Amino acid sequence: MNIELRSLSGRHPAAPAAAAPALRALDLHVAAGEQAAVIGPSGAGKTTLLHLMACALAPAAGSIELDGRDPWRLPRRELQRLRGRLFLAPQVPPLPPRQRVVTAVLAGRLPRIGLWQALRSLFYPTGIAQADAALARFDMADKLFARVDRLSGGERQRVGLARGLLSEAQLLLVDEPLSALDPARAGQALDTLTQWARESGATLVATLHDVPLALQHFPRIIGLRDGSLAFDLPTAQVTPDLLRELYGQEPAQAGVIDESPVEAAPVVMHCR
Ligand SMILES: Nc1ncnc2c1ncn2[C@@H]1O[C@H](COP(=O)(O)OP(=O)(O)OP(=O)(O)O)[C@@H](O)[C@H]1O
Repeated sequence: MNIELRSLSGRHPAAPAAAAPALRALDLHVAAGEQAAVIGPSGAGKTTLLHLMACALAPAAGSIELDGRDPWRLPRRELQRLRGRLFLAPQVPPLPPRQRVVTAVLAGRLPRIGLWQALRSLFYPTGIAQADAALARFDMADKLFARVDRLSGGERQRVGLARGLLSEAQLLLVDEPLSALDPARAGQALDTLTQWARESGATLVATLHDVPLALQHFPRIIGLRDGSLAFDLPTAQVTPDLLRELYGQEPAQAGVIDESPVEAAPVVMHCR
């Protein structure tokens, strides 16, 4: 799916209508099938950008087009159909606590199956093999029938991502998918997402706090700061200076900003 943002401004989904826009006058083009990581300090507007791209949030000003159509000018039914062609994986996946993992993953198909099939699948789940395969790609196949509320935060995040694979969306928007994952799992999750997007021809936009992982897995890096575009470059052109400027005086982001060795704090041991 092709994304075109023109002078786009928007407020955070939880912000009051009178609040100043978190994202201001953004111009951005993402071609169908492209993969881009959005990085930047906390509060830069990354989540807001993803919600705008997902048509979950109406722009405060400017316009957005997905495959050449402005979602906010479409009839309601058309807008719903368009939303069914994209998938937004939020930072904390909304998983009902008592649900089984298999049901949670299969829910990824809901936007593209009819109401009758959706209701039927609650009692007679179909596509279990598909759910199993998606979970296996995140090393989670052994949790197929586990209850969601018995999973760790990182496992829940991976269930949310596996759900995204089942959506067969043409635009996958992933908001900080690695916050609860250890480094090995985080790398594996990004390998899986980028590979899946390549296989299916879907556009992939992910917000990431882990800058080294973003540089390693994505060919294009979009830097946001204070609601504006700081840079939008092929990964090879993103320099340590640009990253330092992006993150300013904030604490080192995943080891990229401050390369000087950290002095270890003295360890005080109390023996009884
Ligand atoms: N719950 C909220 N209510 C009101 N305004 C908010 C809320 N959360 C964020 N904002 C505003 O929206 C701005 C952008 O927030 P957003 O979550 O889009 O940034 P972000 O780059 O995704 O941050 P993070 O990396 O911390 O998730 C913030 O700077 C803040 O001004």
